[in-house]
Order: sequence, then C-alpha cells, then structure tokens
Amino acid sequence: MGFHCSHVFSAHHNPKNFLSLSPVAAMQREDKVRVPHVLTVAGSDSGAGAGIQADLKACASRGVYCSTVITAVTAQNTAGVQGVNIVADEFVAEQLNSVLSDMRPDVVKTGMLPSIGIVKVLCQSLKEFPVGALIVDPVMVSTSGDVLAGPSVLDTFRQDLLPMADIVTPNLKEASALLGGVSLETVADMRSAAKSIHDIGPRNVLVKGGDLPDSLDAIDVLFDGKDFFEFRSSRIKTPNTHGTGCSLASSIAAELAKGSPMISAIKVAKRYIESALSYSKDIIIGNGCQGPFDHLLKLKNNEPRLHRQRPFDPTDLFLYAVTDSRMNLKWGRSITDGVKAAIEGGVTMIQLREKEADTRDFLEAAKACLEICRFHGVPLLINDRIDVALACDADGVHVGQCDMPASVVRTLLGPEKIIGVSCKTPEHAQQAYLDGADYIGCGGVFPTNTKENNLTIGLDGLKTVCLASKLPVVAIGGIGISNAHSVMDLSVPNLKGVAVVSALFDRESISTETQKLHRVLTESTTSIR
Ligand SMILES: Cc1ncc(COP(=O)(O)OP(=O)(O)O)c(N)n1
Ligand SMILES: Cc1ncsc1CCOP(=O)(O)O
Ligand SMILES: [Mg+2]
Repeated sequence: MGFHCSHVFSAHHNPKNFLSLSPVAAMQREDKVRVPHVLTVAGSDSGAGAGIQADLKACASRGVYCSTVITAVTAQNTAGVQGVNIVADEFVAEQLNSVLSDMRPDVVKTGMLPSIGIVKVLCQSLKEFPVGALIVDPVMVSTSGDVLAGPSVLDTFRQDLLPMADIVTPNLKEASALLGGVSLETVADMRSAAKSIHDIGPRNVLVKGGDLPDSLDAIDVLFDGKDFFEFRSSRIKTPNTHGTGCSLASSIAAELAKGSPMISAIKVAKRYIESALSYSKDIIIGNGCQGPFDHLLKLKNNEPRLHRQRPFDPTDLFLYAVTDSRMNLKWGRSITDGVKAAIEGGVTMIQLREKEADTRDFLEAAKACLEICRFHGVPLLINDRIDVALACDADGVHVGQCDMPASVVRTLLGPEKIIGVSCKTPEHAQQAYLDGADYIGCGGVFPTNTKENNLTIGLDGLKTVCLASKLPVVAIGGIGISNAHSVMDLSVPNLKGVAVVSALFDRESISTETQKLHRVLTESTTSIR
C-alpha cells in the first residue's frame, strides 16, 4: 500500500508542485505558526534507544518537529545489533524528495548512512533542496561495537558529505576512523583531531570525549576553524547511555532549527543530555549491558506507589479540606499533622493553601503530605502554586480568577492532573469548563474571616452558578457543622460537596470536627435521596 501511494503522488517527478501554494492556500496559512523542523536521515533502531527513534524523542522533547528518512532498518536491543537491512538508494532518494520538496525542514541531521549510494543520494538532494544547516553525526560503529557503516563509505563521506556540513560530531573512534586510524587519548589529541577533520571541509567539528579514559567530566572539543572551545559536563554513572550520540546531534539540530547560534546550541544540547542521563541513571529497560535513557523524563514516575491510583472522581469533592498556615501556627501544628488528622476524620480531598510559607518549606511539606495522601488514596491539590505542584508531582492545583488562567495551567500540568477554578458567576463557570478545569469551587457562600475582601454570593448565588456549570461544584466560604446541611439541601445534581478551612483547622481537634462534619453531610445527602 505504502509503495503504491508514494508512486501515485510521484512527488519527485515535479517537486515544484509541492512548493507553489495557491493564493487561497497561502492565505489560509497566514495566521498559522511555522514550527522549527529537523529532518533526520538515519537508521531505525528496533530497541528505540538510538537512531531515528532517539532523534524523534530528542526533537519532541526539545519542542521541535522531526521528520524522518530511514536509511536502514536494524534489529537491535540492549545487547547489541542482531541484523541490518539497508534501504535501497532509490527509496532513500524517494523519501528525501517527499520530505524536502514539501515540508522544507530547517535543518538536516544525518546518522547511519550505510552505503556509498545513500551518501551520494543525500548530497544530491541537499544540493537540490538546500537547508539552513547540515549536522553530520558520522555513525560508523554502534556503542556495542557493531559496524554500521563500513570503511568503503568513508571516502565518499570525506569527499562529498563533510564539506557540506555545518558541524560534524564524531566520538573518539569515529574521529580516529575519519583520520585513518590515529590514536586519540588526550584532550590535546582531540584538539588536533578536530583541526585535521576541519581541514576536510566542515564548518565546525565537535570531537566528543565521552570515552576518554580517566576523566571525571565528559569533555567535548569544538573547533570552528579559528578557535577551540571545551564543553564539560559531569560523567553520569549509568549503563543507560545507548543513543547519547544520536540524541546529542539531534538536540544540536533542534536548537539550530530554533535559530540558536552554534555555541549555544551545543551548550543547551549537552545540558539536556546530561539531565536526561541523570534522570535515567537507574531505569531498567532490557537485559543487555547498555540500556536506553528516558528522553522525555517521564518513565520513572510510573512507579505505581508514587502515582495517583485513579482518575478524578467528582465524589472526591464531598468533604474537601483546605489547610491554612496561620491556623496551623495558632494551634502549634505542622501541616503534615493537620493533614493526617483530617484524613483520620474522613476528608475526601485535600488542598494545601499555605499563603505565608517560604517556597522551600512549602515544597518539603507538600512532598511529605503527598506521601501521606497517596498512602490513604486521598487526592492532594496545591493552592495557587503551579511550580510547587509540578515540583512535588501533586495530584492537581486550585486557582482563582486572579491566578494563572486554567488553560495555561492545563498546558503546564498535562491532561491527567486535577484542576479546580474558583467561580462566582455563570460566566466564570463557562470559562472554567472551556479552559479544561475538572471542577469549580463556588463561594463564598456565607461570610468568612478566612479570606479577606471576599464577596459573599449566598445560597442563591451558589445555586445559579451550579445550574450554569457543566462541571461538578464544591461550595466554599463560611461552611461548617451548623450550615452544611443547608448547602447540600439545595440538591442540585452537580453540587458534590463542601470545601472548608476554619471549621476543621481552627478547632482543637481536627479529626473530631471532620468526623462531625462528615456525619452532617452524609445525613443530608441520604435524606435528599
Ligand atoms: C475549593 C476551593 N474553592 C475556592 C478557593 C479559592 O481560591 P482563590 O479564589 O484562588 O482564592 P485563594 O484560595 O487563593 O485565596 C479555594 N482555594 N478552594
Ligand atoms: C478560600 C476561600 N475562597 C472563598 S471563601 C474562602 C475561605 C473559606 O474558608 P472558611 O471555610 O474558613 O470560611
Ligand atoms: Mg488563588
């Protein structure tokens, strides 16, 4: 099917057709955003640690679009390369034509180029469709020691490809191979290798010293034809380094595609790889001696114990405890003690609302509370502070009309986290729904001393907002044992519970008051049914 398709379009017969937009199509694009784009020309790694798959992940993680031309399909895992199937030159040419003629990548990055024909086809395509920058990662031997591009390709590499490159990024073995087998053991050797490779024609040469013996740092040397630059990063002790070369080159490509100058592109790319390696140092994927790393810095958090076990359930809003640093101070309690007592009394959701706390103390308290809440299966949200929520991986945040807009919070926190928004009017409720919130907090229902200058909307105001809201609602403001039933007696289906501060935390025994309030709420909801 794919074969037929590519021939039906026959892009390479008339590539200009792809480039000239009709006035209508051009107009439709006027208000659109052009995104930075890297094309990677490389081999596929079935283990997905290196090659095309690493390039895709690195670019995605750096916020750059990545298209792919596949030069070879390898059977590969964490133990090594078991097989290589080289793609025919003509089909590499067809892929190149398809992408270059239509999508206009800003930067081309090359990896495994396993045949002379493929190198020649690539050089030809780049002459036909020039790009902003060409990064050549001269992949010859895999980190497991398997040969990915034989010596026969080297001459074509040197004669045709390297003179077109804006930067070439050999490791010590590759630099040595490009120079006919010289031995490279010191930073001084790397410098002279960079200079010799520069004589072949690339604008910049980055010799990577990751394999340099006896060094605490990973040192890379750049020569730009005039000056030498050294880039150091700490050597991360981990077996999970498969694909670092490909990923570094594609990250440099990504930064160049965004418009960065070469030196800053290399600096940013190295920092990114260092963080990803450090984050991934303990992950286990595969049984071989060299595992992949986690480009997106996400996998570790999947440990079930550390994760919220279930998606947001509106019944969690039933008895929602909101902490208050001043009340804790008044009663001489820590935040964690307050949270423990509220859970003991039966709260169904917790929000840390610590307006006075220093950020560092707040984060530490949030982490400790999160551990307690995860253990008891109670969702924990952070009031106002998206940074703290992100740093401790809380279950969500609650924001008000003057805080960060919920749509921005959703982008920052991702699709799974719980987002609550304070609403006083039907318009607020409508906007919260459009912004991707999960619930709304509506109040102050009754007068309160906990939040200054807060407008009281009464039970009528609460009912109006509930009826206009497509989201579940929790009522807040001056609610306690004496009036909680009047809130629940409104019996609007999407009013799911009450959020309380002083009725729990400005009391001698948090757990006793929580139990009492829980009973009141249960009694009013059963009497409604
Ligand atoms: C459940 C719930 N509802 C409303 C609020 C109030 O949030 P906001 O309007 O942002 O005011 P502050 O709490 O930040 O003073 C809330 N915190 N929780
Ligand atoms: C944070 C907030 N938002 C609206 S009213 C309120 C304070 C609620 O505190 P209390 O339950 O002590 O009245
Ligand atoms: Mg707020």
